Amino acid sequence: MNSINLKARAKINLALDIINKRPDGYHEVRMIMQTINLFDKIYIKKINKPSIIIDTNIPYIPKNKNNLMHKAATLLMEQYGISSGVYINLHKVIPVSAGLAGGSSDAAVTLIGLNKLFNLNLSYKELMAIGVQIGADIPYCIMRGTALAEGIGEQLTPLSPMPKCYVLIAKPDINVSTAQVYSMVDIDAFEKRPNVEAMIQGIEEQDLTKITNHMGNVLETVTIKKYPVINQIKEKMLEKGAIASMMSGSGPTVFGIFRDKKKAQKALYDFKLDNIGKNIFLTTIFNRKERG
Ligand SMILES: C[C@@](CO)(OP(=O)(O)O)[C@H](O)COP(=O)(O)OP(=O)(O)OC[C@H]1O[C@@H](n2ccc(N)nc2=O)[C@H](O)[C@@H]1O
Ligand SMILES: Nc1ncnc2c1ncn2[C@@H]1O[C@H](COP(=O)(O)OP(=O)(O)O)[C@@H](O)[C@H]1O
Repeated sequence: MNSINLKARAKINLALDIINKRPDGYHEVRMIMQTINLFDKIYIKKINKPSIIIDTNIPYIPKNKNNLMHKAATLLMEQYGISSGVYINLHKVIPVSAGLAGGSSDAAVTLIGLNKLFNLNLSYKELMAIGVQIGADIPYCIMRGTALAEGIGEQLTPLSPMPKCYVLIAKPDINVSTAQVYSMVDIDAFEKRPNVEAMIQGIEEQDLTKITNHMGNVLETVTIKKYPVINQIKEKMLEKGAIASMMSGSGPTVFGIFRDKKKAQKALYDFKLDNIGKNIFLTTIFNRKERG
């Protein structure tokens, strides 16, 4: 095999709770993660030169060693003594700095792709150990599907697939820095925290209402305070028939969960007509059992 085509999917956080702040500045979290069928396309090809060449359709994403795919490829290739190089083409669809882990997913899929291309036969556990050195969400982006994430996000427990639903994604034209949001969090000021245990029960019982009733994201306290438009989008999602709506990760992306496909399609149409931003997508959830 000389080249490979891959999909790097986005995630949403159905629940995001912070347990405490660690001495190194990172936060201990308790999150329910869900992969969605919104994806970047990645093409990786072996080349004879010993370099990592990155090409992408988005001008403001770094192509050098600051690109998360570059970091992932460098770590893996150094650790396993791969002396040839790779050309990576990234066709980006997932909005950047959005709370959707687009960059983390690109890096995760790069590790999976290189593992195949160079016949390394590494387990997901071994790939995750490399991924976590680059970003807390990368191990989850390797596992994918419905999962409980603890620690800094890297301690993962796979859960049963979430029941079928439609996910409307709307990102206002604001860029949010994850590090900045975490640095401004006041753990003692949370008024509402998600009930992660009840959500896990809802997932096991395949009860969409129970799952959505227990959604919650403590990072909203920081990002919504700065950008009230996020709240307006949440309210609009509910007006348009979402059974629940929340900010994903550190934001600013808002997602709405719809049971009904027609309502979701109508909401997509209405959101596109409004001046919320160019990044509006209607998608579905992705389960580990699906291929690709
Ligand atoms: C908030 C979440 C929720 O899934 O997602 P995004 O909004 O980024 O998509 C994640 O916790 C983001 O994970 P990720 O984006 O991989 O974080 P990293 O690159 O490792 O860290 C960026 C910065 O965020 C802070 N950070 C990250 C994770 C964590 N558990 N505690 C933290 O305090 C640290 O200050 C770190 O310097
Ligand atoms: N392959 C990549 N795709 C997207 N962003 C990347 C990539 N490599 C590095 N970055 C940088 O990472 C930051 C945000 O990454 P992203 O994963 O989109 O954020 P979030 O986790 O909030 O969704 C941006 O500053 C971006 O320039």
